Amino acid sequence: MSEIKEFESVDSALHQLPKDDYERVKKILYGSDTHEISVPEESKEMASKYNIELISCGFNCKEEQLRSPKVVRIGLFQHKLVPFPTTTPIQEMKYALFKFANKAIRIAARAGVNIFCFPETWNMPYAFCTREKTPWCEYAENAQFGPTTKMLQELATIHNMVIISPILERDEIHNDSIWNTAVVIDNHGDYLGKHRKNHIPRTADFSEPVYYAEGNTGHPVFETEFGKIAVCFGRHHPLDWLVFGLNGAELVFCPAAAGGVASEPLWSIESRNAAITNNYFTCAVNRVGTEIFENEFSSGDGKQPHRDSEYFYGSSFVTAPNGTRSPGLSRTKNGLLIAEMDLNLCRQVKDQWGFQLAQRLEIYAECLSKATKHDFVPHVIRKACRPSSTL
Ligand SMILES: NC(=O)NCCC(=O)O
Repeated sequence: MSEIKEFESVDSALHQLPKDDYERVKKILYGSDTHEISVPEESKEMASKYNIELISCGFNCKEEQLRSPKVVRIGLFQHKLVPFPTTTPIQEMKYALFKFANKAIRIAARAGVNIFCFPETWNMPYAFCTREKTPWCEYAENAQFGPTTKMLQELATIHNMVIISPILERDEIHNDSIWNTAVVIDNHGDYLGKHRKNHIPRTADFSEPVYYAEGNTGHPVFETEFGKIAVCFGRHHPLDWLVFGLNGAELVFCPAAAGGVASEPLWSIESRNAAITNNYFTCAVNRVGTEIFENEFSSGDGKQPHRDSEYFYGSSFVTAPNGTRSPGLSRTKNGLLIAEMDLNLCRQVKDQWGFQLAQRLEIYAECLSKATKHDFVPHVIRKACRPSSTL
């Protein structure tokens, strides 16, 4: 199959504007100024050698009189599965992806990254479109003791880095159940915990309910040496984002396998809106490319069965609590986005905007508890019918 030439990125298109226009458009679309951060030549050289796009961005924050800055660097790694065909034996596929991940983590480590995050189910094909169980269920592994966690624990220790690893989890103790799970490893290589995806998509080629159920791990925030972090898979669900904020998250990572024309226009909005409304940083990280499967499958859209997945459009990016966003990685390439932020900005924005004062959680709690009942009556006001005697 000949590869379709994909559009590179919104950022590369913006860069073609005349300089003055570019600056104005960028300010309106992307928010206040960001600054350049230093990234060592060694990281740049390694990135170019391994064909990994490397971009970086620093978010501005005022110095405070009483609190020291809480500066942290994060790394978002987006990658394609190719050149490994989806038919590659499982061990071989994982080993190849481990090797590539190792390179990206080394580049990030040289650039001083403290927290590193992969996309959703990063160590396997996004095969849920096929609805086949074999061999995909065999990719699932124990969150705490599986080979992926073990491999990353070593890297986390070597590089003093927190690593977020979203994988397909097998819970052998509880009925061999499968989950879509993010594992959090701290910078000493210890397993800190896991979070299971709360909202499982039921659309187009995202047939995840065939494999696993909605997560049962709540909305944990992980306290790390580099800040309070959380993982939110529920990009389309503002309440999922909200609860991580209520639990005190400063940085919320959103690992995704997001693809297709219906999904892409939402991508730059959802996590950005969550950062604004919940006053934390959001870090959205997506896989890249098309994945081709051995057998044809249908998408339930009346079109012919096919073997190719939706196009995963990459475009990983970070948003600050004031709505300012970083440039995005490309739609087409492996990439590493390095962003530096001072977590003090979260409270500064709360003080400035006061959204939390105006949040009115109590009215929503009441409304939500009513809306979850089977006999809920929607509050709709209709024009009253005139009594027949007045006609
Ligand atoms: N992986 C996943 O949940 N995808 C949802 C559909 C999308 O937004 O691309």
